Amino acid sequence: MNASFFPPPILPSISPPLVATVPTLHFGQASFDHRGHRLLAPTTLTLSGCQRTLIMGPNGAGKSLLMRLAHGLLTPSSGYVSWQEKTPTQAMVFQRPVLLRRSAINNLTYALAVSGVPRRQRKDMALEALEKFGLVALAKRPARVLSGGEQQRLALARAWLLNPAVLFLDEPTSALDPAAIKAVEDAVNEFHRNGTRIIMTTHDLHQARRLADEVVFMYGGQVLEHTPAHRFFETPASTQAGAFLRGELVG
Ligand SMILES: Nc1ncnc2c1ncn2[C@@H]1O[C@H](COP(=O)(O)OP(=O)(O)OP(=O)(O)O)[C@@H](O)[C@H]1O
Repeated sequence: MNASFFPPPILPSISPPLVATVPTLHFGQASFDHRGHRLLAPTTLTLSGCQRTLIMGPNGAGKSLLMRLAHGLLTPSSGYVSWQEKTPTQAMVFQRPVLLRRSAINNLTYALAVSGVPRRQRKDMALEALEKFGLVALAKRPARVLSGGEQQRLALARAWLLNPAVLFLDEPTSALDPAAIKAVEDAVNEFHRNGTRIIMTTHDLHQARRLADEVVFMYGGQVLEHTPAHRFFETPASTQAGAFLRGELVG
């Protein structure tokens, strides 16, 4: 990645309005099966408050499944997943960003068009977001030739324009170098400061320590812990989490 493209300090003056309410998400005995295999055991979980929730666990633990159920991309096989009041605005950023075969700026103007923003406002809003995420110089470049870190920032810029009440991120930094990881973490914190609730998976313990307000720890398709981050890292309740933190737990 070209260092000159890293985002400048994020400017509060161009932030969209703060998200007004903090949504609460309930899992009520929600399970997920696929072809006769139970992939997520019945799970009861409440995610509330404007927190940064990090979902952790070894490979195959069910972290992505939990996120996809939370975001509504999957429907539980039994039980329910529902928001306490009306479903909030949401965006999701994947490990490999899903970008259109268009320029960087047109990926943003297209997202604005889909969400009903009048044509005359789209270009300025898109440019503002590109500037915020350090991508102005790449505005006309095809999105799919951008580096991994640049693509991830473009995905975050697109999410920013949607001003989501909840932002889901599925291992957004697992393929990035340290500087690109920092840019993504700075962006996540900026979303959070702006009132967006964060729900994110990661394998990176250091990243989780930097970002998490609370941790959901999964193992073998079950949620074993849902706890404030400091407690999880200092005194994990389950033997599996202890082993995971010591680097001794495999999926
Ligand atoms: N669409 C699917 N069809 C069949 N099996 C699936 C599907 N999605 C996930 N699984 C299986 O469910 C289990 C949990 O997968 P999931 O992707 O949620 O794990 P994860 O904790 O996110 O793992 P990783 O850290 O490796 O990304 C795995 O055994 C996986 O093979």
